[in-house]
Amino acid sequence: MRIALAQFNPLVGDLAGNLDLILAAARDARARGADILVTPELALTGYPPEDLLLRPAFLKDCATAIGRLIDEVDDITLVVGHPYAAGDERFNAATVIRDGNVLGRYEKMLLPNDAVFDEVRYFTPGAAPLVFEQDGCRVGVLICEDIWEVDPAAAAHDDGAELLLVLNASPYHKAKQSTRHQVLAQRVEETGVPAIYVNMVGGQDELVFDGHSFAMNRDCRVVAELPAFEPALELVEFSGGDLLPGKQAPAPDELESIYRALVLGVRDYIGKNGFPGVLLGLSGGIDSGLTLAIACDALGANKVHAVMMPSRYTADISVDDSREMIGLLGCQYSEIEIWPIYEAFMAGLAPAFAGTAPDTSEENLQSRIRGTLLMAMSNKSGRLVLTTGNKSEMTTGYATLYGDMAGGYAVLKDVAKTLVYQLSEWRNRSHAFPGGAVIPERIITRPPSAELRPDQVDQDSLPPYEILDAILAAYVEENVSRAEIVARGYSEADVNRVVWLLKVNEYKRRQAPVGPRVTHRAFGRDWRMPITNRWAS
Ligand SMILES: Nc1ncnc2c1ncn2[C@@H]1O[C@H](COP(=O)(O)OP(=O)(O)OC[C@H]2O[C@@H]([n+]3cccc(C(=O)O)c3)[C@H](O)[C@@H]2O)[C@@H](O)[C@H]1O
Ligand SMILES: Nc1ncnc2c1ncn2[C@@H]1O[C@H](COP(=O)(O)OP(=O)(O)OP(=O)(O)O)[C@@H](O)[C@H]1O
Ligand SMILES: NC(=O)CC[C@H](N)C(=O)O
Repeated sequence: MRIALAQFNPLVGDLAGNLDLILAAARDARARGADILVTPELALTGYPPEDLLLRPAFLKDCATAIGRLIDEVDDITLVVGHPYAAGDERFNAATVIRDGNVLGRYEKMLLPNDAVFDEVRYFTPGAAPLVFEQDGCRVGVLICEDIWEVDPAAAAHDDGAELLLVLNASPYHKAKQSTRHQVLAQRVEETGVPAIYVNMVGGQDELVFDGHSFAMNRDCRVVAELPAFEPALELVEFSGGDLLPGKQAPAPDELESIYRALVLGVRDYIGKNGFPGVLLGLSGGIDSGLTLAIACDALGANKVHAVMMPSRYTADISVDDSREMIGLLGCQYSEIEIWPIYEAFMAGLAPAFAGTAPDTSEENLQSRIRGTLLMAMSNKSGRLVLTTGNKSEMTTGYATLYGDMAGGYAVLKDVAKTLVYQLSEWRNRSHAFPGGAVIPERIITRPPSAELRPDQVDQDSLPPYEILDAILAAYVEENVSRAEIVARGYSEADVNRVVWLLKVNEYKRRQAPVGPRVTHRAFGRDWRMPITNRWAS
């Protein structure tokens, strides 16, 4: 018996387009001799459909689309993920379809409601396993979170399952694939039954799905694995009660995975929302340099327009390095002097600012002029503005509202500054993308500076990035307390300062654009802190 694993890239809410993807996968799988085709979780709607699920008309359209699959798919058993409504209840379901018949419908038993998930808001948990028969073999169906605990797989096994098919919408974060292997291995070990894991591909707002579907045999060995971050369809053979070795796509290392997640996030946000391209402010610094490289890798240089906007504080090397980078990447490039605009603003503000000393008000104005210029160019061209702020800056509020925070998609929002350096170095030595070392060396080696006043460097006002990022990883990603971080060897003053900055800048994060999640905990769906708040420990 041959099972096709179809990891495709659905678009949330595009029922007609997703239906076409499923039908195309069915044709392809059948032509290649598959007996069963397995799709990702909620393949029909994309994941997560969020409050679309609360709209009766959406659920009706889903039911109509499933009806079409029942009518049109033949000569193969299709296991397809979709929402199913019955009265006032909704289920996260998988229906097994063969030659015009429904062989069964499984309803997901375990609904994740932590991290980025809130399925309890939408779905009723299922109560029974589903095992169907194919070519004399009993096949159990499970959906994503079901395998993260013992019971659903055990229930399928008790019902006689000899093989488990798991439909997933499992978003990427660092090291996620090894966690998935471990989790599924536990279920395989407990039940003694091999399993097939099919995951979605693609960017959806802040989530990035990495595909990376796999088959695990009864010895808990991964005997076939599909590529990460790209659509694919592969067959795996079940024979003699076990899964046989199949194709193994090379697994990317951690830096490559993160970089490719960012590329896919940009490509799908821009593509799925129909933008003709992007704009960004290029400063000669590393954040905008890395963002530019990612944008060109995601979209092609012809869809990317970088704008250098020097002021009187901009060093010559910032302009030189920006030009050099453009020469390497070949994207569209403009230079706009902002000083005359700044002086016009300052003339207008002269009465209001009379008798005050220069401070961040004047610095932020420069940032806001750049944001205004980029947004004007966005309005004119239809291109989306990418923001360049990294996670360390998002943590500390080191960014200007309506200035460098103005834009539609924050590419490095979940990438701490130390990781910005590692990714830039990785990109320069990698052969995974064209162009070789596209980020000029001096952009990586010079000390970061906002260039908003003479001789400014970031580290004047922040703890060193190694320390800042370690505290941020512990406090935000590991949920560790201030006292515990101090016990790990960090100075109380640094810990207090970072946690204080994090707390008082919640309002900024609430106004920031979405950006791709690559860590265990990003500033997005999984970070819902009150803005008005007295507690920080
Ligand atoms: N709780 C709250 N709820 C809602 N709004 C609140 C607020 N608290 C302040 N605000 C508002 O926010 C304003 C302060 O925010 P904002 O105007 O952004 O200004 P602010 O945070 O004071 O300054 C921007 C910071 O970013 C740094 N910066 C600027 C530009 C570039 C870079 C870089 O790294 O490239 C860094 C700069 O050095 C400075 O430390 C207040 O004036 C007030 O209007
Ligand atoms: N001279 C400039 N020309 C164009 N854009 C700029 C310029 N200066 C700043 N920006 C934009 O504002 C963002 C934040 O700027 P800034 O240089 O102050 O901070 P940074 O965190 O050091 O970022 P970078 O490493 O990109 O310089 C930049 O990434 C860039 O998008
Ligand atoms: N869609 C799901 O049920 C995903 C939950 C699961 N824990 C994961 O992240 O892979």
